[in-house]
Amino acid sequence: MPELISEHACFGGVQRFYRHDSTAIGLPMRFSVFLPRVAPGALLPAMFYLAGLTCNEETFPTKGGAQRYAAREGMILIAPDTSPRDAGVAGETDAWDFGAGAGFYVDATTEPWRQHYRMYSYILELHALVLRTLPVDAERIGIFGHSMGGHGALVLALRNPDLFRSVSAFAPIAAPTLCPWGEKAFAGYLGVDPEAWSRYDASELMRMMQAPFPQGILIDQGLGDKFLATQLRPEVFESACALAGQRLELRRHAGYDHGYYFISTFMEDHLRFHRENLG
Ligand SMILES: N[C@@H](CCC(=O)N[C@@H](CSC=O)C(=O)NCC(=O)O)C(=O)O
Repeated sequence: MPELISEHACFGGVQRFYRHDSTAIGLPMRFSVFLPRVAPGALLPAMFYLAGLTCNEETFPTKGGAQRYAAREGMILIAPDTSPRDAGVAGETDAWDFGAGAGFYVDATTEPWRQHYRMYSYILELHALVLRTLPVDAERIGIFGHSMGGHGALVLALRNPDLFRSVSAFAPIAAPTLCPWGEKAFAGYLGVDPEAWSRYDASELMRMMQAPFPQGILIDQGLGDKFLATQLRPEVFESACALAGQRLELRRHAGYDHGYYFISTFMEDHLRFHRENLG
């Protein structure tokens, strides 16, 4: 059972922070949950939010601005940390784009990362955990995220459409095998195997599929985002969706940068998108 670290009244519900011993990671992990007011016995739709580089389980509840809408619509919000912490790997806090705070939602296969850096499996473990411990409707779970977390959300959803029925992203790293952040992370966590890289690249996965999300995928991207051309590459994912016949709404917004002012501006649109998809 997860241990409740703190609980705060929020829009008629509660914002909670939990710690638990993760089997996938082999270490304690933290995650946050927004739980709206819920009638006894009722099961609610739930959203997983995966955050980006340098973030943790607090980033989304403190900066995302999602709770007001989630409270109104009766949606549970779950936000995990972005990597193991204090895993005892030499150099794990040396860089902000690799190691701690930068798990990239992959299961590492290389030494010394492979024992604990297993964020792909961790998200699946957390999915099962919240079904056991919170009033979540298993048929109505969606996933979204930002930047590294947008990449994670797309990959988790494309590989597990039975678990995550709806997917969207803010400024995702949309083609990680073609950008410096992804190249660094995948080389470090996965080694030189191109097959392994492809399994964690949303654009590569989409090219091999036939419209896995008929209700569509929503992506918002700021045009004032300094990472857009070099790291994010949404146009690669857009082409892959066209090839796969996947409906994609890729909205490009003049003036918005990569940060949480951008994300919170469009947060309600994403929650509404998922609410409508999940029913
Ligand atoms: N330190 C970096 C900037 C790090 C950064 O922008 N992190 C983003 C996610 S980037 C991709 O995953 C983020 O969400 N930061 C948290 C925030 O509150 O904005 C640099 O020096 O550029």
